[in-house]
Amino acid sequence: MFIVRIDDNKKFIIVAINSSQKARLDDDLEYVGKHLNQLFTKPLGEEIVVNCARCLEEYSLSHYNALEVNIYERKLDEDCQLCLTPIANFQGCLTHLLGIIHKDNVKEKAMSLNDYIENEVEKRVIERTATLMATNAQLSYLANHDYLTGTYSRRYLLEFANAEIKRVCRYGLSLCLMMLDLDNFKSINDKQGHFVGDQALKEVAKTILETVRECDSVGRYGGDEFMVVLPETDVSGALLIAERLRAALNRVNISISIGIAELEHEDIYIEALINKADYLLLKAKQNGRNRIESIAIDDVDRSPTKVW
Ligand SMILES: Nc1nc2c(ncn2[C@@H]2O[C@H](COP(=O)(O)OP(=O)(O)OP(=O)(O)O)[C@@H](O)[C@H]2O)c(=O)[nH]1
Repeated sequence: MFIVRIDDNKKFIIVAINSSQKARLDDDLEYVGKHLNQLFTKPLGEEIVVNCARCLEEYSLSHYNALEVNIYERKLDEDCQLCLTPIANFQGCLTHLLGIIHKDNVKEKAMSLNDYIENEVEKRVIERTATLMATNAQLSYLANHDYLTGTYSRRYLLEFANAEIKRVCRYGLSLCLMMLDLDNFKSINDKQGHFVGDQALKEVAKTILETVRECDSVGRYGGDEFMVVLPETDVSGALLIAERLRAALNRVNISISIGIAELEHEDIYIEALINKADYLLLKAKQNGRNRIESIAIDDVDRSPTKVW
């Protein structure tokens, strides 16, 4: 704030200035006694003085309505506003001007409103992104897993197995595929109902997942048939796992048959290996069920169909 005296020659002389106004200006200069225009840079100072003088000439005191109406308002820069208010003496003569330069906090408010909106938008974007990611994760889980057993879906396991075949072939590693089917499952359904049948499928899935290694992949191939991909495992290793699995399921009165095929040079795609394992599974069923077949495919009397 500052106070300007209007002298007899209609000159505007600064008579008081407060510290915050001084700080805004140049502290070293003594403004008291100086002309109003010195408070501002040129040509702004001159412009303000000319306008004040014109206001004083054009309007009567009653028009200013004493202290309530500013005679002059001006935006000084982007966020500073100048207001000059007339001060009259007891006789009603204008003697002084009260000057107030204040920060235009509309801009600050606008800024904080912008910040608020930006924050809100950012928050919502983050929330939406998180929801979308969760939905995507859920959708891809549903697409890649069997709804009943939680094991991989057939489509996903086939894709994964093909990638695994390429990997083990490149590094000259072994891989076994296990096809596993519940024995006489139809009679469980028929005698005890589908709910009990579903529970049996879940139990089998759980037991397989508990028995195999983390790097092995388990999926429901369809109905009561499961497929297990055992990377970096030869037939003897796969047999150990299969036997452990059969024994574990027997303990809960579930009988299964298993066919195990080992990846051979000509098996470029998983389908070739599935045919071999399926054929061996069929052999296990024919040979009395609740057993494992894993003999080399060349030793059996029927060659599986090759899918290229
Ligand atoms: N509860 C239940 N049953 C299913 C599901 N999917 C398929 N099945 C049943 O599983 C049975 C499969 O029977 P099959 O594989 O043909 O024969 P099986 O009785 O297991 O006899 P073998 O395989 O020869 O030992 C059929 O009765 C199907 O209806 C399922 O999601 N839940």
